[in-house]
Amino acid sequence: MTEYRIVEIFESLQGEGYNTGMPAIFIRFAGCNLNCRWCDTNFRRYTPFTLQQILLHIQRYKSKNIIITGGEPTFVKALPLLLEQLKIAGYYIAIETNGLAQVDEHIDYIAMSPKFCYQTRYQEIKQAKADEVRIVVEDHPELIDFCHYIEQHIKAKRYFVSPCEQNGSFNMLQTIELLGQLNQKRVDNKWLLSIQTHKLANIE
Ligand SMILES: C[S@@+](CC[C@H](N)C(=O)[O-])C[C@H]1O[C@@H](n2cnc3c(N)ncnc32)[C@H](O)[C@@H]1O
Ligand SMILES: Nc1nc2[nH]cc(C(=O)O)c2c(=O)[nH]1
Ligand code: SF4
Ligand SMILES: [Mg+2]
Repeated sequence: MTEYRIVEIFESLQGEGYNTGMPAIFIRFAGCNLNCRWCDTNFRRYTPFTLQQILLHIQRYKSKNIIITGGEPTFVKALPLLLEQLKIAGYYIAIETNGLAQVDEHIDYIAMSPKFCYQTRYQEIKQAKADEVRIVVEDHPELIDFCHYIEQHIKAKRYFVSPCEQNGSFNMLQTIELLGQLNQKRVDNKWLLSIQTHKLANIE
């Protein structure tokens, strides 16, 4: 029987990006193809779940929105099987991904967070379209070039920069400065700010 490696399943509000405030059930899968130095998630520990156990477990929550995350959920082999069942059960499905693999067609909303720290790999991004892109603000003079590269290569409705949180602090000044540079001499307001509001609100 297919085993899903689940870090945690919980109900909260989407804390980031355009859908901030949306009630959702988070399904967090173990494992990742990257290892971002500042990653806020322990994706190595997990509990095995069957498909039926996941479906049963999420029934306890009120929300009909699901956020599939991880780790890197696009690398979960049996994900299509689960997504199919979630769709049959009537859930709206969003995903959080780094974009290195293509996202399944059952997904309703794609939040992609391509990673500058893996400079050698960002040309390998396989998912060329997203509903939103969120770039974490890393301390590097070429980050702005990366943002421009992503804007040119990934077609998205919205582009966000997101301060990097480390030990409870966000690099806000750096983020605001980058935003200013990205939007300089433009009237389309292409680049917006996303803060991890769940951390500010002290919720999951
Ligand atoms: C833990 S990741 C999981 C999904 C996927 N692997 C990804 O990176 O998009 C979920 C989101 O949290 C962001 N994130 C992780 N650690 C962070 C940190 N320390 N500060 C700001 N955002 C962070 C990621 O960039 C991504 O948008
Ligand atoms: N509230 C809340 N919103 C989130 N949006 C994306 C998250 C993630 O870790 O993927 C996340 C998370 O961990 N908590
Ligand atoms: S890709 Fe996502 S889950 Fe993986 S290490 Fe980076 S932030 Fe963490
Ligand atoms: Mg998180």
